Amino acid sequence: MAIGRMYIDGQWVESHTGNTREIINPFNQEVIATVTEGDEKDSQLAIQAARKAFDKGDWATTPASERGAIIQKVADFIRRDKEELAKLESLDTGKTIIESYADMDDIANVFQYFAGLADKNGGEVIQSPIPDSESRVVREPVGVCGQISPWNYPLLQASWKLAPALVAGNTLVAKPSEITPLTTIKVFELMEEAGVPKGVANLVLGPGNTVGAELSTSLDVDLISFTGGIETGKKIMQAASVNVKKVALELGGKNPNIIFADADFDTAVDQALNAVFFHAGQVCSAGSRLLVEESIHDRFVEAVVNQAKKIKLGNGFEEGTQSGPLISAEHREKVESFVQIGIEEGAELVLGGKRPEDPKLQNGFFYEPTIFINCISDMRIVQEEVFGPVLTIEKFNSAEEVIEKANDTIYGLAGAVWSTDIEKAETVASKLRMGTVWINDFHPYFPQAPWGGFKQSGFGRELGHIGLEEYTEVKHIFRNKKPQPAGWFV
Ligand SMILES: NC(=O)c1ccc[n+]([C@@H]2O[C@H](COP(=O)([O-])OP(=O)(O)OC[C@H]3O[C@@H](n4cnc5c(N)ncnc54)[C@H](O)[C@@H]3O)[C@@H](O)[C@H]2O)c1
Ligand SMILES: C[N+](C)(C)CC=O
Repeated sequence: MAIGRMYIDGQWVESHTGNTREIINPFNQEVIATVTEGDEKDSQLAIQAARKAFDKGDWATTPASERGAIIQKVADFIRRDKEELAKLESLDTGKTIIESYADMDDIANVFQYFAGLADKNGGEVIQSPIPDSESRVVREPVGVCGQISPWNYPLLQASWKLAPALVAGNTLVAKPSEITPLTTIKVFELMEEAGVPKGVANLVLGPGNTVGAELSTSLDVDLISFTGGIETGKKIMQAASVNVKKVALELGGKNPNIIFADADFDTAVDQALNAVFFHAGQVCSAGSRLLVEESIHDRFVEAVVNQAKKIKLGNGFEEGTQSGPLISAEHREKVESFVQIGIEEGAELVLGGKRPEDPKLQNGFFYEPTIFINCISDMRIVQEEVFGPVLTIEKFNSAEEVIEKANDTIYGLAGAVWSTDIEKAETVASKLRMGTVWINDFHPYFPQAPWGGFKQSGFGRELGHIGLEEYTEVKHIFRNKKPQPAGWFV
């Protein structure tokens, strides 16, 4: 089996130590690949390559339309190699192959969207108040970007960073999660094939506390974009202060899903399941906190529990599988410890709360869909991100009450409101302190709309034209057409 390598300064290389890591399929714990394992020194080499390419290379001054054309090729190659990429993603994460196909479509669309935006920002001429002068605002690349991504949507989250950084003329060093690097390695091959110049896009592999930490502490990195957990985000923000680098943080969520009594009942039940149990709940925007109006609460809970009992766990490559395993043994233990906390806090466990007994699932990191009722807002199981298939359910009696409850969280990533009274739904949506609010839906995201959090879910935005602007510096150029002495010091 060939070793997955890093891509530094246009070369596929192994780490300077020669260390490697085995990549495991979470469905059956089989080794699916071996990759090189870097450390700080490998990160430094990649940063130096990106620094040199930015300071001495042509990428930043290449016409934006040419950069866009290269990124469009990456989109085309992702579509061409979709099957291989999707298979790798499912092997690496355990997610169903249907989800991976959808992810690859989304990823190709992301590269295509930013390719199309590449040459659309021609700057702005502003009305100067000073006679005989010209005032222009232009956008320039930030410089060297460090990009750190998580394991739950490995290539999707990386693509939200790679595509805008490159079309804006930056150089970069990307670090995927050490446990799910395979599709990112493959996309670096596609970027090489598309003609991204040597040194512009670099890939390092290895753990966060060495390879990743070097990206946030290096004086040669100008921007760090991070997607991952809140505690890691705090460390990165602190480390980034060494050279006041620009920081973008896409962190976790504990996302309220609000069901009013006048919602379309069956659709809201179906979508409540999708909101929380999709990808075994390992979604930053999972609707893991369900708030149901009291008058329909008992009927709604009964319907959700009955449907959740039928969720088919299994091999993501088998037809009919609706959900795969959790990512690792360690992560499953974390989910189990949260369920224990919920029980100790007095939440009532009405479904799951254990590993499945099916003999076919014993080698995977599976956990049953789990539901708690009689939850109250200040329980840890309601407040903290479990990142697994665990739903908490609370009751409410008025729009005011549910707005207060939904906002009573340190997070602010996403939320949803279900009601046929659109005025009421819009009022609630306008009061929720979250980066994305869905009305009568859950989960949609697409390249045209920005994504990001309020409060401790982070700051900065990915996707949309704002997602491109994050990778630019704004410069004002003022030109005096008739220079005169100032006459101040005569
Ligand atoms: N807001 C979003 O859009 C979004 C999207 C996906 C995932 N997430 C969040 O990601 C989390 C799950 O991902 P995870 O478990 O991989 O997160 P994590 O924070 O453990 O790791 C994320 C990445 O950071 C690296 N890392 C770890 N320690 C580091 C350090 N000290 N310095 C630099 N890098 C370091 C890891 O190696 C990995 O590549 C959840 O909280 C989820 O909500 C958020
Ligand atoms: C941002 N999203 C929803 C694609 C993945 C979050 O984990």
